[in-house]
Amino acid sequence: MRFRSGPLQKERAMPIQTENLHIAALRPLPAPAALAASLPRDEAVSRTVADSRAAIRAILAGRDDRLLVVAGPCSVHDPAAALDYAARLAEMRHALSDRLEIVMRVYFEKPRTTVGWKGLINDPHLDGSDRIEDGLPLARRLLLEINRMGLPAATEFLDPILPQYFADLIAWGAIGARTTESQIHRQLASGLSCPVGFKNGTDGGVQVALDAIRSASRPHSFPAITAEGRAAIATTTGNDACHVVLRGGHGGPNYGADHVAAVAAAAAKAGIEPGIVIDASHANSDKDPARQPEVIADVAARIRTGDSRIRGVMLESHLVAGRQDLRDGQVPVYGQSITDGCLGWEDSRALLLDLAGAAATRLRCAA
Ligand SMILES: O=C[C@H](O)[C@H](O)COP(=O)(O)O
Ligand SMILES: C=C(OP(=O)(O)O)C(=O)O
Repeated sequence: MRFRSGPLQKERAMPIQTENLHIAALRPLPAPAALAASLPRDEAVSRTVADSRAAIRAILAGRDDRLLVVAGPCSVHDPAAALDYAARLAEMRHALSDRLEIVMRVYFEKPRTTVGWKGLINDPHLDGSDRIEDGLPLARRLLLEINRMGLPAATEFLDPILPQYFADLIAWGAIGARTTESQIHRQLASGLSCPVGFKNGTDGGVQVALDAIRSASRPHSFPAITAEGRAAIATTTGNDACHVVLRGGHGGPNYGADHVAAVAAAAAKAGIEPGIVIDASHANSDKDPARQPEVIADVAARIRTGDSRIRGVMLESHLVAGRQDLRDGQVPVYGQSITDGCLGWEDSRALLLDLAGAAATRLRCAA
């Protein structure tokens, strides 16, 4: 068949673009190995990471009767304030180390319900310029400094490529409520070197976390990048240190004794270690930081009676209580969260002491 000449034929002769219709730019990132070479891990840092991972594994498996405590800001937006907080937390870690394994929440990646600031790696200048190339070295430098204080770090893994840049500095990882059901994140967890907590879903469903643990404990093969920054197929061995983190859901909190018993029973039925971490924040405190002490008081009371299923707790805590909004890239209050509200330092300190007391009582019960 012959085409008619005219405008239609001209249109057909043009190549039809089907790719990059919504891509505004692609900027190269340095390879993970290049970043690690410019910001290397020394032996002391490696020791802090490795020792804490081993301690957390032992706590989760019930071989160490201490309590894991993951405490720190909802997100890091100011490295100076994070280091100020870290210095205080490091002191508490050393003072309470016979009862608590304290790890700092150093969260750089924020999963948003719709849109919002995505964290220090994505937008380190807090102004929407999204200079990930600046955020990665900032994050790695901060993790090195925190580990150098002898304080191990915990983070949420959100992007599947970024762990290559800093996962060597992380003692405990979380997969968040919005991504626990994602196969990509389960695969990622199967290859991470640290213990990983899977949050229950935002709707409160715990089954997705149990399914995630089963999935992440198995080997997977999936696309990834190498340390040299090349596309590759990663084949993992599976991660045997995954566990549930209860964070409440749309129906309300799930830190109570009945919930914990039900989750432990479901885990046992699925052949999963029943060690549970309770997040005092998020839907367990209806996102009101002032309610975290209520949650911790309840959980600590149960730990005092010897409840060994609760192996860890998480607190959202910063230097200054509450939260603030970013104003034109400016942060009005030093040491206050720009994402979810946090407890202030003095209240956080009091909770750490209470948890240490509860863990000591449980240790005596077990002896
Ligand atoms: O912990 C952080 C937040 O709860 C999470 O990132 C969702 O935040 P958003 O609902 O404000 O987007
Ligand atoms: C986003 C977080 O939690 P969740 O996934 O439970 O909402 C968080 O801990 O920062």
